[in-house]
Amino acid sequence: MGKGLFIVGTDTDVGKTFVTAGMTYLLRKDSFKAISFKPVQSGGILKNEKLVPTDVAFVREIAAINEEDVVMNSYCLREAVSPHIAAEKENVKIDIQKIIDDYEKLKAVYDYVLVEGAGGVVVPLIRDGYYIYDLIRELDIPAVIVARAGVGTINHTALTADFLRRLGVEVRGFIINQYHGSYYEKDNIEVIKKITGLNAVAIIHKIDLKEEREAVINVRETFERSLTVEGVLDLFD
Ligand SMILES: Nc1ncnc2c1ncn2[C@@H]1O[C@H](COP(=O)(O)OP(=O)(O)OP(=O)(O)O)[C@@H](O)[C@H]1O
Ligand SMILES: C[C@H](N)[C@H](N)CCCCCC(=O)O
Ligand SMILES: [Mg+2]
Repeated sequence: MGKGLFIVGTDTDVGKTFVTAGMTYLLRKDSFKAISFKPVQSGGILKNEKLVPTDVAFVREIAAINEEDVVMNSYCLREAVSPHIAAEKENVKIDIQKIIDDYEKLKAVYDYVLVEGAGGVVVPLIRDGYYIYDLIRELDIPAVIVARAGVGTINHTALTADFLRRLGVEVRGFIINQYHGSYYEKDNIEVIKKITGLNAVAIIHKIDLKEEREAVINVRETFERSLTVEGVLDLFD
């Protein structure tokens, strides 16, 4: 049976997918059996009348995942809003048991499963009923926090770490993303370490993704420079 790791964001758009893709790439490059799982995607894109989970598509491209029959997403919703309301609008009933079953199937085949949330940790999957943090607890896996580098990140990261710990989730560290190297970004990292007692697992620079042809190479090289495969393996149970 494989091991899991939950990729938690301090917010939406912080770079959970980016980091999931980079870490999955590093593991697979060294021949580890790794896969990502996005339980609920809101903001899927219509392609040939089919809804495509864009986060899964990004990870597949960066990590060169060619397996066709693997289920890496349980629910894909059209609206780019909180999953609970996207599901309500689109008349989709989110069945948590299906998510758990999909995860277990991945764990039966792969040694490392990277699970990406949606937005931050207190995001409802079901109105008044079930949140991202409930899923982390139910899967019973450790978490790593992906945080922005810039202004605002101290508060978001400290709150996320504290919230998870109070729920009994083991937080293995934080990853700073979209780093430019400014004096206050450097200081943010030190302050977060001090407040939370967590390790800065990696610092990922903001890179240029405009050149589509080179984007994949740029993402891969960034992770090769920023994180070792041993560093990724250490995050799992
Ligand atoms: N280090 C980086 N350099 C350049 N672009 C980045 C970097 N990290 C993320 N991005 C870009 O920022 C945007 C948001 O990142 P991403 O999609 O990974 O966020 P997310 O946390 O997964 O959001 P969601 O909550 O929607 O799943 C994307 O367009 C992504 O390509
Ligand atoms: C649409 C977006 N990119 C994510 N998929 C969902 C983010 C939900 C955030 C909800 C909230 O915290 O208010
Ligand atoms: Mg994402």
